[in-house]
This record gives sequence, C-alpha cells and structure tokens, in this order.
Amino acid sequence: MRVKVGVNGYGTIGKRVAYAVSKQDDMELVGITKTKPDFEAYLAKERAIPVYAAGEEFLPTFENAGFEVAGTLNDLLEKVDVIVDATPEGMGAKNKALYEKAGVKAIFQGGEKASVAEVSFVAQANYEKALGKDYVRVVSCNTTGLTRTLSALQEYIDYVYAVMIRRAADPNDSKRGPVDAITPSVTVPSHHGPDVQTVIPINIETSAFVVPTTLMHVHSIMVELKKPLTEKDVIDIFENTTRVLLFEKEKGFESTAQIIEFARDLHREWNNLYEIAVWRESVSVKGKRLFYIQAVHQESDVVPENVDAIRAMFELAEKWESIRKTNRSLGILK
Ligand SMILES: NC(=O)C1=CN([C@@H]2O[C@H](COP(=O)(O)OP(=O)(O)OC[C@H]3O[C@@H](n4cnc5c(N)ncnc54)[C@H](OP(=O)(O)O)[C@@H]3O)[C@@H](O)[C@H]2O)C=CC1
Ligand SMILES: O=C(OP(=O)(O)O)[C@H](O)COP(=O)(O)O
Repeated sequence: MRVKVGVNGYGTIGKRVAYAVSKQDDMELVGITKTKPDFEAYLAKERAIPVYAAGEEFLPTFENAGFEVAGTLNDLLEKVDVIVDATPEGMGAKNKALYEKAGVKAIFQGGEKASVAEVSFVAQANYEKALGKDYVRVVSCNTTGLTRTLSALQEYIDYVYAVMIRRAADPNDSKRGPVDAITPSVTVPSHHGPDVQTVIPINIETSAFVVPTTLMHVHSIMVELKKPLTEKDVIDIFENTTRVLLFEKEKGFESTAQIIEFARDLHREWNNLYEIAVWRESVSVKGKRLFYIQAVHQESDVVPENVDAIRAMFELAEKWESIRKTNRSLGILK
C-alpha cells in the first residue's frame, strides 16, 4: 500500500516534510497548498509537485498572477489518505473540522495544543501509541529534542530540570526578533516540560529564553538520578540512541555554527540536522546529578517524526522497521 499524503502549509516544516514523504517507497506526495504564488509555489511546480490553493479565498491571487493551481484544499483532501497540517501555530486546530468532514486522517505540529490529537508523538518514545490512530500531533522541535535524549535515560530519571535557549526566528524569517535582547518565558514551567509529559511520564520542570540567533536551539539539562550512572554509561546510551549524535568541542564543534556547518558538509538538503546534537564533553555526573548540553535544529528534527507518524497511523510497519526506513531514506547517520 502506498499512502497518499497531502501537506497543508508549505513553510519551514511543510516543505521539508513534503520532501521527506517524496523519498518514501510506501508513500506518495499528492500535493501541497500555498496561500500565494511566491517563489516557493513556482519551485514546487517546477519539481512536479501539484500546488493547491489553501482555500477558495486565495484563488484570485493565483489567477491574477496567471499561476494555475490544481484545485483548492478541499480538492486535495478528496485525493489523500492523510493530510500533514504544517500551518502556523493554532491554525491546525481550526482546520481539523475540514479534515474530519473529508474523512482523512491528520497530523498536526507542535504549535497546536495536545488536545488537537489523540496522541502526542515522538517515534522512538511512543510509536505504538499512534498505531491506527486518526489524529496525531508531532510535538515541537524542542520537545522532540528533550524527549529523544530523556526517553533513552528514562529508567534512571528521578527529576529533570532543563533550560531552553531558543532561536528567535528561522533563517528565512526577516520579520521576527528579538534583534538585541534576551526574552524569558516568565512563567515556569515553559510549555516544554508539560509537553514532554504528553509523550513520556517523567518528572520535569523547564524554563525558556529566546535569544538573537537563527541556527539552532540549545538545551542545558540536569537530571536527578534515581539509579547510579557513570559518564561512560551515559555516552554509551547516547551512542546507541537513534537520532542522537555526540559532537566533540575538541574536534572543533565549539558552537551551533560548526554543528550546522557539519550538516552543510554532509550536503544535507537545506543543511538539515535531523539528529539531536549532544556535546560529548558536557556529559558530566556529579554524585546523583547528571548534566548535559544539546542542540536542536529546529527546522528539521521533527521531519522524520512526521514520516514515522504516517507509518504508525496506517500500520505500515512496526516501530524499528519504520525508524530504520525513515533514517535510511533521509541519510540519518544512526
Ligand atoms: N519552524 C520551526 O522551528 C518549527 C515549527 N514547528 C511547528 O510547525 C508548524 C508550522 O510552523 P512553520 O513551518 O515554522 O511555519 P511557517 O510560517 O514557516 O509556515 C507555515 C506555512 O503555512 C502557510 N499558511 C499560512 N496561512 C495559511 C492558511 N490559511 N492555510 C494554509 N496554509 C497557510 C504559509 O504558506 P504560504 O507561504 O503559502 O503563505 C506558510 O508557509 C507550527 O505549528 C510550528 O509551531 C514545529 C517545530 C519547529
Ligand atoms: O516549536 C518550536 O519551538 P518551541 O518548542 O520552543 O515552541 C519551533 O522552534 C517554533 O517555535 P516558534 O513558534 O517560536 O517559531
């Protein structure tokens, strides 16, 4: 069976998910939506991806530009088995009624509340929970990053305290700031701790700041351990955890700049780093406390999760078969 997939919202996340879907032999990318005929719409068309207007109200903009669309979102919904909603935060919940009416399954992103879906999803942590489900939410980039490493340590965790240093905007976004400020989320916990708990049952508190950078997020994580662990144990666990990579400052990975350069050097599409980057030297155990620092490529870590979520919803593969297949297709290193 090849699952027919549509993508509603062809922005930072949507275009990467569309690309990833097109690389799967058990999925077919049927089309994407755009609100306007900008360069992204023309590029999609050049790449033979059918472009649909995101709603009837957007048709005149395409007509005025002489850009022929394949139809509207409703037409796309008639042709697909599942729609990946990658519209701006909060819009997915509003779109859900359209998906229900059309009788198609839907995947939502981390900007939506957990209540939008039956399951909040990170493949390596709870793939089985999404089996056969109609509505799944892939959690936010930061929540995915936290869940990847913490689920690997789950049996040792008594309590987690984590600080998120978040990028202010994506590289293609010239409208957002801060430009010269650090903006705290003044309520504790930030949404990330409760969001991790929608996927794995651990004790966790988080706080978060936005800083003027576009490349990646960085997390400083402290775990109170309920069972002893050595630094070597933790390194071994991370070395054996899919979609987590260890980077050494000693080898020149001094900051997020070199980590992204590594993704460029791999000739990754859009310099995606699907894996969570843990600094090896940061892994440190002091008595009953474990510390480590990781970086998250916000534009791409959730992309393989969307692909695995589709497989789970259609019961196309068991967990590790899906993860391995997705990893292979996207060149994920382990
Ligand atoms: N960027 C990130 O770092 C991450 C984002 N997320 C989540 O993913 C979701 C999407 O975010 P992101 O990709 O960054 O957002 P973007 O703003 O990059 O893309 C959203 C896209 O939605 C389209 N859109 C706007 N209005 C409508 C509409 N009425 N109907 C259909 N499509 C519309 C826009 O298309 P057009 O160009 O045609 O106007 C735009 O390209 C959010 O929930 C976000 O929280 C999750 C992880 C990381
Ligand atoms: O999901 C994200 O971050 P978050 O986990 O900090 O909410 C993405 O980086 C998008 O964040 P944004 O909605 O601040 O652009």
